[in-house]
Amino acid sequence: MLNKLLTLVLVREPSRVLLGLKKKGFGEGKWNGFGGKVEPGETILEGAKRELLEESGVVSNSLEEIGLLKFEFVGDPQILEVHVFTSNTFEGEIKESDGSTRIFLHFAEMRPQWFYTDKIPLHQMWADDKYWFPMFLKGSKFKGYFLFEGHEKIVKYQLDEVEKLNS
Ligand SMILES: Nc1nc2c([nH]c(=O)n2[C@H]2C[C@H](O)[C@@H](COP(=O)(O)OP(=O)(O)OP(=O)(O)O)O2)c(=O)[nH]1
Repeated sequence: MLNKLLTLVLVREPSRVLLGLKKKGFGEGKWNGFGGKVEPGETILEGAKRELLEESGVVSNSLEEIGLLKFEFVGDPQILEVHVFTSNTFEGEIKESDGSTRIFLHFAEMRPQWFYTDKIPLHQMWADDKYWFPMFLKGSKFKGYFLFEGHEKIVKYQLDEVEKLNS
């Protein structure tokens, strides 16, 4: 079976990272970067750019691929392959939750918010994030594999900092 291709985009400033609260679907209730499935006919980079725009309202022309994470769930043969990107520039306005956008945000899939790098809400994120987020924050590239039992428990994992992502 082919891996299912997904993207994840982490927009950052020197001391802050933009995350969104996933309001429905896979990963509901968790803070995460922006991303989703790569659609037929688009490249992984195009998929990352599209999902970033759809979920946060901003365009980035400087996405850099920094991580490759593979996930397996006990009892499910499908491997998820998440391509992680970062960007330190963007154009457009973030759909943040202020009064004027409250009605729109009620229907949106993600609610974007900036987090200081020393206040990342890891307890409300996917369990693997606490392992690789520090690598991302210090500017390293990484490759990992995580075996989950359910959506909260990691039963096995491997994670390496790498010089290059030759995926
Ligand atoms: N930080 C983090 N992100 C993850 C993990 N696993 C995982 O799929 N993701 C990301 C990759 C994608 O950005 C997102 C899952 O994509 P999705 O299923 O919501 O895709 P989508 O928006 O196209 O789907 P849909 O709900 O519209 O059908 O979650 C994980 O363990 N940690």
